[in-house]
Amino acid sequence: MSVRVVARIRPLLEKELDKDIIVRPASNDDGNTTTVVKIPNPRNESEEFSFTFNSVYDQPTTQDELFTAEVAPHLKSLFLGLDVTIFAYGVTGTGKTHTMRGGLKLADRGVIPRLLSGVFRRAKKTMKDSNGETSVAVALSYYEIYNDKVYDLLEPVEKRTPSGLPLRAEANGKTVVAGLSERPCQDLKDFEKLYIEANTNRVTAATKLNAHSSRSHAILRVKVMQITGDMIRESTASAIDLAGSEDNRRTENGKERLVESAAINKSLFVLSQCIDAIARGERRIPFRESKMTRILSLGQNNGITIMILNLAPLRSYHLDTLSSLNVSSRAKRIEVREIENEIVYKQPPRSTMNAGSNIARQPLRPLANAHNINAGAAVAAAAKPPDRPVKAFSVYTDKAKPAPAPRSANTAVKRSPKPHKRPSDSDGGSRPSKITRPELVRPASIPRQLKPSQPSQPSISADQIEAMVEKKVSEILAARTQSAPTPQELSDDVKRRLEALERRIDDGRHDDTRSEGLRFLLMARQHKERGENTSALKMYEMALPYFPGQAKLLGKIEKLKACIAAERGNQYTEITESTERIPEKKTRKVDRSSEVDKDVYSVAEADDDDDENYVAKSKKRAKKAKATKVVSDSVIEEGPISQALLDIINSRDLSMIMRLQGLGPKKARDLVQYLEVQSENSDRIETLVQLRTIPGMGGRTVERAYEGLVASGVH
Ligand SMILES: Nc1ncnc2c1ncn2[C@@H]1O[C@H](COP(=O)(O)OP(=O)(O)OP(=O)(O)O)[C@@H](O)[C@H]1O
Repeated sequence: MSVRVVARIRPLLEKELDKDIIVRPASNDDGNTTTVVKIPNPRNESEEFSFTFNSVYDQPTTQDELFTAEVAPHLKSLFLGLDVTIFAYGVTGTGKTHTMRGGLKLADRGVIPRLLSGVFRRAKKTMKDSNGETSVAVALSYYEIYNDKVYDLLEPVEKRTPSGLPLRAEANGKTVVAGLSERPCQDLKDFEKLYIEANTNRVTAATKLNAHSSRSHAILRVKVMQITGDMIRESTASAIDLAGSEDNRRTENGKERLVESAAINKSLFVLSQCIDAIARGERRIPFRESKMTRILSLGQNNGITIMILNLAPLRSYHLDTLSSLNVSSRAKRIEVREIENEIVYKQPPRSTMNAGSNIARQPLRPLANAHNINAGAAVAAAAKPPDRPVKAFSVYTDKAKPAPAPRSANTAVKRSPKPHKRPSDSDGGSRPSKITRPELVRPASIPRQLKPSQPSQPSISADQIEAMVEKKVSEILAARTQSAPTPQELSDDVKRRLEALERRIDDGRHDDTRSEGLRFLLMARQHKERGENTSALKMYEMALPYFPGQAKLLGKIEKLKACIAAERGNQYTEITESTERIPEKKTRKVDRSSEVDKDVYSVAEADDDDDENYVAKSKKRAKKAKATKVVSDSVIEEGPISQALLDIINSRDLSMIMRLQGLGPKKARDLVQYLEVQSENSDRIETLVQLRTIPGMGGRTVERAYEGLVASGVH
């Protein structure tokens, strides 16, 4: 099935006049449905352009009408295991946020709250239809892409790192945000609380065109997990409110806004290039040139994709409207495979996540078995003993549930009596969650985890062990409170190093894989500096696949494990799982809590320079690879030939640009289109360096164009 593209024309706002309306809906040929948008040719108003979409919604369309027609029908598919993506696209001020988020009044609620409402209603129905055999858990993540950096909107702003969260391609082809938090969401009230809080974190700044303009792309992911016995059917609905493109000459943006605007315009330009490339059936789609396009993965992701093109009906938007009509009408040609997600089997969370990490997910950990993944806290919360159904959605549960009847034959998922069960699965009780994790192992759980060899101390009762553990825990906590460094206490030296590391990551942006690894190292370092050793360990482990076998990194991981074990005290070291076993020589017996902390911090400080060492090594390798390029770049000089080249580029004359060596019609067209869209800061490209930063105009292209001019005798 193709991407479904629908257009929505917003009503006039205060001070906007009827006489300025130039965008109108029209019926298709048979006159039955409205599928066409008409707009005059800006060069010759007597002529009209027509753009055909799957559906067109005119000014009076209500939020309810749009949702019922375009989104509600896909809820069923979502529960059948298909991913659903809905995104709003359009110029700033055309109604994207209104469509996706909407207003506070019931009738004004947009696609997102209505989607959640529909999900919870359907979840309730699914549970009811299966007589309680199937439970449904919903989890949310919400993030924004601001200036091409990804920030978690469910985390406080203070937790952000300047470089944002890295992206990572998973084995199933999906692109995920590494380290993104995920919150279980029980009902609509829960959702509203999370959503309102998160939206206050969203970067919104007023522009002249639109007083509440969104300056970032916002992505809400609603994960739906249907759990029947050991089987989990997982699917995701993504609702995306893209930032709007804008002409900075019209908005009179200040410097900071211009940078934002350039980032927004660039990502939207890359999106339009991706759409073009897919529509033309090209092999190379430039997804990787912006984070937004990587995440959206238009035409790469399976499931159902709906693009809502928001339009303002006014003359003042004429050229912008034409441009977005052009892009979106081509998006209709993108094919999306309607493939359901595979069913997965539950397995207990890894014990490494059990000790107080505040990292909700660990996306870099390679899956031991593609069919056996841990589906997170929401699953743990929903994985209830069969005889005690949990009330998952209180908002809709108005009556007491009848006792669950035997499994009905119409349950969608197949279930063998005890398929692939692990010993630890069998208790059916609530498991430690990957998401909201207690800071310390609960004392009561310690005796249960002791190894069978422990009975060598039969004289100690369970109560005594519990008391000892409790005492130890409070001693460690007290000592940590006194000595743990706070983020404010970071020394200038450490800050300087962190900044240097960040700069190196940015330098490495041409090698995405490496810079993702470096980002994990940076995050690890930041966590470590804050004394959050478990989180730091997680991050180092996530960095490992990018630096396989790196001795220093492995050593650092081992050291941190030893620190964490020491923090938890002797008993904890004894019960560490075999996969995590700390080498004998590093397992120290610690008698007094004050010494525990001393150990922790002396180890943490001892390896301060390590990150920089392997960053340096990786950089050396990258430098070597780039050596040839640097040599050839140096041939180009800023001078009369460069000036001639820049004059041709700045002329925006397609026929001249096309004649440049190495460009050709497609590159030339993309370049001119880019220059038209990107006419902020200045109308001219002033230097070759600036020219090289334009998407599609890498160093080699510029070099060839330059060489062409040299060969043709330009001086
Ligand atoms: N269908 C509609 N009905 C009523 N008002 C609308 C409608 N669509 C948009 N508006 C109003 O138009 C203004 C701009 O809308 P909105 O902020 O949603 O635009 P946007 O495309 O998200 O802009 P930006 O990209 O700058 O965030 C708002 O005041 C909004 O309330």
